[in-house]
Amino acid sequence: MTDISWVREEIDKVDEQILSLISLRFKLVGEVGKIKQKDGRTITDKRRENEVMEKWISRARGLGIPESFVKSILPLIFSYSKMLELNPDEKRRVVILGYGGMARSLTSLLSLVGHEVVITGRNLQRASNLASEFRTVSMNMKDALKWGEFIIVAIPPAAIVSGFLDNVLPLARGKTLMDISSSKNYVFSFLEKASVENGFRFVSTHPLFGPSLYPVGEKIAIIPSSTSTNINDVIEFWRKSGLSVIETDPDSHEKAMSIVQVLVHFYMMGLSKAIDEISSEMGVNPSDFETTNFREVSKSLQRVNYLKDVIMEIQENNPYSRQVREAGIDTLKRVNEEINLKKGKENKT
Ligand SMILES: O=C(O)C(=O)C[C@]1(C(=O)O)C=C[C@@H](O)C=C1
Repeated sequence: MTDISWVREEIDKVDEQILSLISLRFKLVGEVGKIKQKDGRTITDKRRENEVMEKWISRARGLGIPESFVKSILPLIFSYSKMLELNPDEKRRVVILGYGGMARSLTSLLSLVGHEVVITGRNLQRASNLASEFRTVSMNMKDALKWGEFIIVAIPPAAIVSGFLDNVLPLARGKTLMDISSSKNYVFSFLEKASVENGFRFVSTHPLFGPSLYPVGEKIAIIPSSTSTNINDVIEFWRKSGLSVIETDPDSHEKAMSIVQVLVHFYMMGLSKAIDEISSEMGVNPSDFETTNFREVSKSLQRVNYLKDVIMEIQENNPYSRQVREAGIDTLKRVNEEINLKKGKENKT
């Protein structure tokens, strides 16, 4: 066997240098963050990011490093750099009620930014597991609600309206309670009514991202209710926690979601089924022949199948769902006719 240990030792030395340089870059970014905060500038500067990207690509090209490598690694560096620039001047006492994927995503972000975060829920062991992952703490629901200023309800919509919160909602009096449900209408009216009855402030939110860790730079929709009053503090809270905020109202949100979620998921569910059924009818295995597009689409379809319950819930509850699905079917038929018509014309010529 040829001795590879000396090459590995060299690789280890290079890796050490890479890490020291990354650490130096992060320190410099921290300085940029302080300057930006002093000047009231936003953390994300797309123009600068494009400029840095171009510099990297041209230097990498000279060194024989593929552009695709730069394009996959630099966005990661930007997103970690931006996390280091987050520094809210006002630390909030935030309670996260729930321990699922979105609770984990928001806990990663809010604890990293420096807010005080407490995890709670019916299952204290699960709450404590999530809390320890991000070096924060868990409490039982009553203590947590008494302690917190912002209560983020990160449990499924069906659980919110099931009566599960009946004993805890009165403890939210005087506090700000936010849900993160993507299907709004019935959760929104349930929590709005509860906020009037129990004297808390209800602001609905919809994080427009999946359960990823440290979702810096992602978008969150904020939907004020009749008990929200002035929501500037809520907007500031999310903005300074690194998310980009879109303020909207329930109806506009449902309309937008009927396209962004209902229509897209509907086509994807159909596509997934059609691929399976038609392939088996024809006796072929399409993944043996996968193209770049097919691979990308398959990845998205897998995600849709994995999130089927949430997706079905949105399909069932969005008030524009039926209208949009029917329009979607009409469009598919029209596209089909257009193709047939074109083919007919070609055959004649
Ligand atoms: O130069 C800046 O403004 C930075 O904040 C640094 C940096 C970077 O990592 O290079 C990070 C975020 C911005 O969107 C642009 C660039």
